[in-house]
Amino acid sequence: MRRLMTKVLVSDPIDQAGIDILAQVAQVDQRVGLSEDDLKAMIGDYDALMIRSGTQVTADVIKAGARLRIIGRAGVGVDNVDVPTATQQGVLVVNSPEGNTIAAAEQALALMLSLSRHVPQAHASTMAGGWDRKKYVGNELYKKVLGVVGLGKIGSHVARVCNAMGMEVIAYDPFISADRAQQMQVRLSSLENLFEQADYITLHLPRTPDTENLVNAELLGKMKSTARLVNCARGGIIDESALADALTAGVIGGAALDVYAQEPLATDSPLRSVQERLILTPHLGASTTEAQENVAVDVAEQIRDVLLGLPARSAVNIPGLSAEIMERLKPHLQLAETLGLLVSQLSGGQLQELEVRLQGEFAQHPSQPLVIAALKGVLSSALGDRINYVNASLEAKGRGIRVLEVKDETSKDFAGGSLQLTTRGDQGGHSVTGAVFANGDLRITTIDEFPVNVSPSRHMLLTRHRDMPGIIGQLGSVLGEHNVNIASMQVGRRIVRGDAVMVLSIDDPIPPSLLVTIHAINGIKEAHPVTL
Ligand SMILES: NC(=O)C1=CN([C@@H]2O[C@H](COP(=O)(O)OP(=O)(O)OC[C@H]3O[C@@H](n4cnc5c(N)ncnc54)[C@H](O)[C@@H]3O)[C@@H](O)[C@H]2O)C=CC1
Ligand SMILES: O=C(O)C(=O)COP(=O)(O)O
Repeated sequence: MRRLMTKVLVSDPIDQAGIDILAQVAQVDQRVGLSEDDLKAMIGDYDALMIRSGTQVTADVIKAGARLRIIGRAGVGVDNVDVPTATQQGVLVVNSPEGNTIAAAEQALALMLSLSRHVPQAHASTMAGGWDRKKYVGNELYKKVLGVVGLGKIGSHVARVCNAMGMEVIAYDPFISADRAQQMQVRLSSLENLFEQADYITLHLPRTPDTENLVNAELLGKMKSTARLVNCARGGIIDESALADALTAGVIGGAALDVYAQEPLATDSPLRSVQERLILTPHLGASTTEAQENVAVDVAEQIRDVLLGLPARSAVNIPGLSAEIMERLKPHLQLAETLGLLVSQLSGGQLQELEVRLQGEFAQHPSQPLVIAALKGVLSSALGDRINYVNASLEAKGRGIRVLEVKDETSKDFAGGSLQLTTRGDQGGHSVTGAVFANGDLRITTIDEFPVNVSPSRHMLLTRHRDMPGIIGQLGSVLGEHNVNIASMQVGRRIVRGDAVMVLSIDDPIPPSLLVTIHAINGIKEAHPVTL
């Protein structure tokens, strides 16, 4: 029997506030500690998956998720999710980009201070009956140089606090401008310089193929022998064996890690045998009550909204399509999708190119969402429900469809501007234009070179014919004979008795046998049934 209930699987510990939100729209099953095989076996029954860093969402898991629509990461890093596969499968990935910023920054600060004052070691020694005040003499952060690698949300907060503590802050981040850094009272530096000059180094960048083992033996060798390294970002950015060696050999002054290449940290990791100057915490950066409530609510709200058919505010795999843009451009996106559906049904054969032309005021809207919507429309006549905003660009690319984007602000055809889609393929091309009126109504305004003024409707018939007496009547009677009711009809032509288009809105789809009869009418050159 078909299951009607929407189901969400929560496979990591999530704050109850998030579970309560999900429960408003779905059955919520909490199953922490599943193996990949368990997850693969279960996921086919779920519409959404909510995780933290403890669940590996592999390509196989995503492919087994036949009903899966959204993966919600209650936190920042999505390196435990195979995002390219999710995109390919049309599964939305959302996260909480800001919910745990402060928690992670404060964990880095706690580790810097703990390293400087040997807090964990002094505590252990005191608990064991000792009173060693000499061994645990520390250092001050005041007037020291802090090197921040990755000056994003967390890195900037650490920089701000450390500035206030009287540190000199330098940073390496290839994607931050010198102006922005200056506003934060931070001097940009090269990575090598930063490792040479800093007394404290803190990492706040994502793990990507580019940043894997970025901090290797060579870079560690550039650090001052007193300098200390903190990593609350991601494991795998530091080469752990090289770090263990550098600590043991006294190449660097100390290190504190919250994250590891493999989690949980292996019992035989070389890090576990480093005796001195190393502090390890078990990925606690986001583990504050405040952060856990923030990320759980943020992500659960997004899952709930997406399950209700609404946009998500922090989608990782649909760039440029925030909830705010989706809301503001709703009719424009609808127009782009409708025109895409229309033009793809006019164009037979192999599609090679889609030109998206934003004219007049349309050119002032962000083009990327409109292009994605147009592609979704174009591809959905072939791929149906499988195509969505997540995978439309990727599917077009995979099919070798070239996308051209043109902005023409000078066009003055409609007050709100217009959008034109043109296809080119092995059987020639077609073009349609449309506009959004002030009341939000959509209008098709040209079909190929012919001006029309038609509201899109579910079933339509478009013909290309010779403008001559009697042809409209003949078509009308053929449709009537087959019990197809015409709701409206319009003809567009450029010259009298030349070529013309006819657009019929009809109440029912055209059966294939009727199409043959329509093609046989004298003067009809093309007839295209369209479903929008
Ligand atoms: N330990 C924990 O529990 C937590 C860890 N994190 C991790 O912290 C890291 C930073 O998070 P946010 O600040 O929120 O991210 P963000 O996206 O705001 O900042 C990351 C910064 O890294 C920079 N970056 C990228 N590649 C770089 C490279 N090759 N070299 C230098 N900089 C580079 C980016 O330009 C960006 O400014 C992420 O890896 C995230 O997963 C986040 C929260 C909690
Ligand atoms: O948000 C992040 O990137 C984190 O690393 C936090 O991980 P967690 O949710 O605590 O497993």
